[in-house]
Amino acid sequence: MGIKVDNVSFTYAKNTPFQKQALKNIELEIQNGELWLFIGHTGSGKSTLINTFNGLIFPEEGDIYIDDVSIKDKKKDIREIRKKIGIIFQYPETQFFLPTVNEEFEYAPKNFNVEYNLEKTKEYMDILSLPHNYLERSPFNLSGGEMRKVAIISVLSYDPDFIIFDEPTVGLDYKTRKSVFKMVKELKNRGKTLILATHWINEFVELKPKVLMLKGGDIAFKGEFDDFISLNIEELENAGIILDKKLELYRKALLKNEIDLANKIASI
Ligand SMILES: Nc1ncnc2c1ncn2[C@@H]1O[C@H](COP(=O)(O)OP(=O)(O)OP(=O)(O)O)[C@@H](O)[C@H]1O
Repeated sequence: MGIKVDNVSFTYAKNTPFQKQALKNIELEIQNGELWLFIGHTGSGKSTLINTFNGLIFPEEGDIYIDDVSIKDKKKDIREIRKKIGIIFQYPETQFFLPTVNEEFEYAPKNFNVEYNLEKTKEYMDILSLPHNYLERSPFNLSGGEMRKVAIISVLSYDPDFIIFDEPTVGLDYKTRKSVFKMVKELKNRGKTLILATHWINEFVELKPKVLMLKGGDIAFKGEFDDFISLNIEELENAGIILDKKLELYRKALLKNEIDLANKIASI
C-alpha cells in the first residue's frame, strides 16, 4: 500500500506550438510511512508529478495507484482518493476564503465528511507555535509565515494519510522554516507518508529520507539519501542543492566510508 507511479508521462498544451513534455515515463513506488524528498531544478517536473497524485493532472500515459486504487478507475469516486491526499501547494495562503482561521480549519473536514478534531488542531498549532487565540482571527490579516502555518493546518485538519508539501518553506524566515520542519518530523513520527518538493535537504539528514531527483521530466536519481548525497557535487548543485556545514561533513564521512562518524554528525 502507498503510492505507485506506473510509467507516467504528461505533456502540457499538447498539439499546440507551446507543447511541453513535463514528465517522461516516471516509475516510482512510495510505501506507507516513508519520507521522500523530490529534488530538481526549477521546471524539472516536481509540481507536475505531485499534481498527478490527486488527479489534478491526469497522466496521458501510465497510471497512478493510491493504496492500489487507480486514479483512472471510473467506478471509484475521486473524492475518496483526494480525502487520503493532502497537498500543501506553493503559496497556499492565496486559497483562503473564510472569515476566521477556525472556519478555514473546519472547511475541509466538512467537505470530506470527516469529523473535525479541535484538540488535534490545537496540537498542530502548538507544534507550529501559532497561538490558540488565532482561531478567531481573520486569515487575511496575518503575517506571511502565520498564513503558511494556517494553510498547513487546513490540510492536516482532515487527517490525510499522504501529506505532500510543494516547496513548503519558500519565502519563510529561519524561525518559521524551523517550525515547518518540526511539523514534518512530528508527522513522520505519527506514521504519515510524506513527500516534500524542496531544495532544502539539510534538515532531513537524520530522518534518512528517500530521494527522487528529476531532470527535464526524467528521473535523474531515485533511491536512498546516502547514495544521493554521495553523488558528484556538481550534480547536486545543478539540482539546486546547497549543502550546509553539517551536511558537508556528513557527506565527507560517508565518502570515506566512516559510517559511525557520519551517523554521529547526523544526530547533532
Ligand atoms: N500550465 C502549464 N502550461 C505549460 N507548461 C507548463 C505548465 N506548468 C508547468 N509547465 C512546464 O512544465 C515543466 C515542469 O514544470 P513543473 O512546475 O512541474 O516544475 P517544478 O520542478 O515543479 O518547478 P519549480 O521548482 O519551479 O516549482 C516546466 O518546463 C514548465 O515550464
